[in-house]
Amino acid sequence: MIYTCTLNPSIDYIMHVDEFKSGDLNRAKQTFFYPGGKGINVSRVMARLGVETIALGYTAGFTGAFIKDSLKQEHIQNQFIETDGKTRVNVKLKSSDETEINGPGPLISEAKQQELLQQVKEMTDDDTLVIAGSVPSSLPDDFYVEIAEICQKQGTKLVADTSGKALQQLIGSSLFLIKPNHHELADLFNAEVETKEQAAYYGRKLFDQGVSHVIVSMGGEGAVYIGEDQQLFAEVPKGTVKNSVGAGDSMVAGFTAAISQAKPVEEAFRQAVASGSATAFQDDLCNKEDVEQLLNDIEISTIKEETK
Ligand SMILES: Nc1ncnc2c1ncn2[C@@H]1O[C@H](COP(=O)(O)OP(=O)(O)O)[C@@H](O)[C@H]1O
Ligand SMILES: O=P(O)(O)OC[C@H]1O[C@](O)(COP(=O)(O)O)[C@@H](O)[C@@H]1O
Repeated sequence: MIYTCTLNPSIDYIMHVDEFKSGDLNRAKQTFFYPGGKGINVSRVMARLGVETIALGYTAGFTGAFIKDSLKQEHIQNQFIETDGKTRVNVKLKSSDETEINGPGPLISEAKQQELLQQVKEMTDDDTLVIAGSVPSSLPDDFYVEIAEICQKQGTKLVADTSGKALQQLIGSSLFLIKPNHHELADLFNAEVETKEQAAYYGRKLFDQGVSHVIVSMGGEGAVYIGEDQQLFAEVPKGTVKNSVGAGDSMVAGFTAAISQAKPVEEAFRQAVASGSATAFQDDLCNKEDVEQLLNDIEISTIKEETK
């Protein structure tokens, strides 16, 4: 089974405002509510690509109930742990540019932390776990590392999509896939990552530290894949970006879904990029048909040299 874990889910409240003026009264012309948080986005995209997952993590209050209802409607199983307080609402303001405000999320008690670790301990070497998103401030900084240690011991494949300190601490753990964007990779190495060669150079360093598959996304500039004996560059398809929230999560879903269906790595990378762009080109996350339509538009080439 493939599990996704979202420690800090959210309702993503998308507001389209024509010309946003800070400090003024603005009226949105269109709004959308979506169940959000990185692992939940991965579960939603995988369901659309025909792959079953179980969503784990913490939900709380009426906002948490919205998330559970929404997943139920999309036939996605969950084993969320209910906590006190309320699941956060993250505001995504779309105007001439994109502004995001992500809330802090509820407090997670020590007992609830142990409950989640117990769920991980019950997984086997047939299972894959996707840990995605930020670690709420009430959890220890090394919570993902603790999960990684359990997974390594029992042979559970671990996919990680996180950033900052949480990502930094995970490096050195045995990981199946990580997908930093080029800014996150640059932060990780305190270096400049602007070109595909630079992305490949630093991506290779992650591979050397125990990550089997590394994807570095570079927004509209393309994406890089680093693996055992391949380093690839994909041009992203051209289109109008409507809402890039969840595009990175869609890449993780596209790749993980393809691998679970025993597709070759290059095809999995192609599906990752198609899924990311298909999401960027619409308000909600991508559908299977959108992904399939984009697959043929993606050119993949080999990156020959890794230079700094
Ligand atoms: N301008 C764009 N045109 C086409 N695809 C895009 C564009 N911006 C993002 N994407 C798609 O979304 C993916 C993830 O975007 P990126 O911004 O790199 O990651 P994240 O959302 O994790 O920050 C890209 O690899 C690409 O597939
Ligand atoms: O856990 P974090 O880092 O606050 O991020 C949560 C946010 O990330 C998202 O999962 C989107 O992530 P990406 O745009 O990076 O794919 C939103 O659904 C959610 O609001």
